[in-house]
Amino acid sequence: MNKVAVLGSGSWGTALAITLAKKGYDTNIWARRSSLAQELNENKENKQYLPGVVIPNNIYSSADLEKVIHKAKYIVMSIPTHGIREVALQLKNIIKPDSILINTSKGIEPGTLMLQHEVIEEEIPEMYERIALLSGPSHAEEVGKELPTAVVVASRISEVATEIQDLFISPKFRVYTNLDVIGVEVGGALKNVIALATGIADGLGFGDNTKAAIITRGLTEIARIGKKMGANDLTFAGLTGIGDLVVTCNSMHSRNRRAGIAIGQGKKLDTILAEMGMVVEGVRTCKATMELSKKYDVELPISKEVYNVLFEGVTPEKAVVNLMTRLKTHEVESVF
Ligand SMILES: NC(=O)c1ccc[n+]([C@@H]2O[C@H](COP(=O)([O-])OP(=O)(O)OC[C@H]3O[C@@H](n4cnc5c(N)ncnc54)[C@H](O)[C@@H]3O)[C@@H](O)[C@H]2O)c1
Ligand SMILES: O=P(O)(O)OC[C@H](O)CO
Repeated sequence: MNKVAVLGSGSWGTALAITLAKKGYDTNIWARRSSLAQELNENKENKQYLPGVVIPNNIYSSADLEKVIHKAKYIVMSIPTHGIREVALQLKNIIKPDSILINTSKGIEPGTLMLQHEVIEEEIPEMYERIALLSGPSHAEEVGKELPTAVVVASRISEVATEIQDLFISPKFRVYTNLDVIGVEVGGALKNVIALATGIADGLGFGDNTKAAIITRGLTEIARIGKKMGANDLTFAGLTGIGDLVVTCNSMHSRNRRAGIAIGQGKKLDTILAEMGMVVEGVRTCKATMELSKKYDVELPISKEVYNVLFEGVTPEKAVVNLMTRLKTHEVESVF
């Protein structure tokens, strides 16, 4: 059986490593801190990032990247977006040409406005045809408990998508394939900004009507910009579009939603991020989303108000007024 390496020992890397190990794959986890690697090996639990889930015996963790990927046919990247380029650079000279890289992070690089697969391709061009993405509505806490979950594997190369579908699929973890790598990544990244918005609404004490409005109009925004970026509209009606939007905007597992709730309740962003101790991808991606909005000349009103609240000192209350008093308009566009 092929070996697997999972890079990133946070909640998602740990949950995916456990999923693969339970399928029988010997799995190595790369942790940046050797103290965390040691803890996973000795305690068989990731207390900080995925408490309460037992790490099987066929998982080994190390802070030595070369050792972790040695003999691994599949390399799963579960690193926060801001670390992907740096880790891809480290992989460049040690990765084996027949391996497949599976990125699982959700975000857009501010400045370059690149999607994660584009960042990886730029740093390791020889991997162009051997990159896949895994995305969809999937909280680590629930995957760790083997609650039924459905996700999508995307790759430009159909055979690669099918191979990675086979790698992950199980009766508890259903995997679909999709060739639309742009749509899958845009949906996964931008839903975090909309989840911040629904969190803010919850923190302000609003109700289910508000949430339904933000999710629905948020999906329109995601599809609008995604289409300009080259995505297939129909991807946004799938698991990595509406599916991930629904779970992230509703679940108390979501760090983005929880951060939004705290903002709506009047807490400061810096304090929230410091207390969270885990990545809140929507904060950085919100900046990138505003840059994308300008680049493609596309209106993204909800994302813009989230940006204004996070970075421009606009109060959540004023952001709501701004959204609710925009010029009246038609609902239906030709995005679907
Ligand atoms: N947690 C989930 O349920 C979930 C589900 C699907 C996708 N994701 C995505 O997976 C990615 C990772 O999220 P997570 O939930 O595991 O995060 P996390 O905050 O739980 O853990 C992040 C891990 O990455 C490490 N790290 C931080 N900066 C790094 C860097 N520059 N280089 C290397 N390692 C670094 C941290 O030390 C930590 O071990 C994110 O893009 C997230 O959106 C998360
Ligand atoms: O906890 P969040 O908000 O980063 O969301 C985690 C996953 O992306 C949900 O699918």
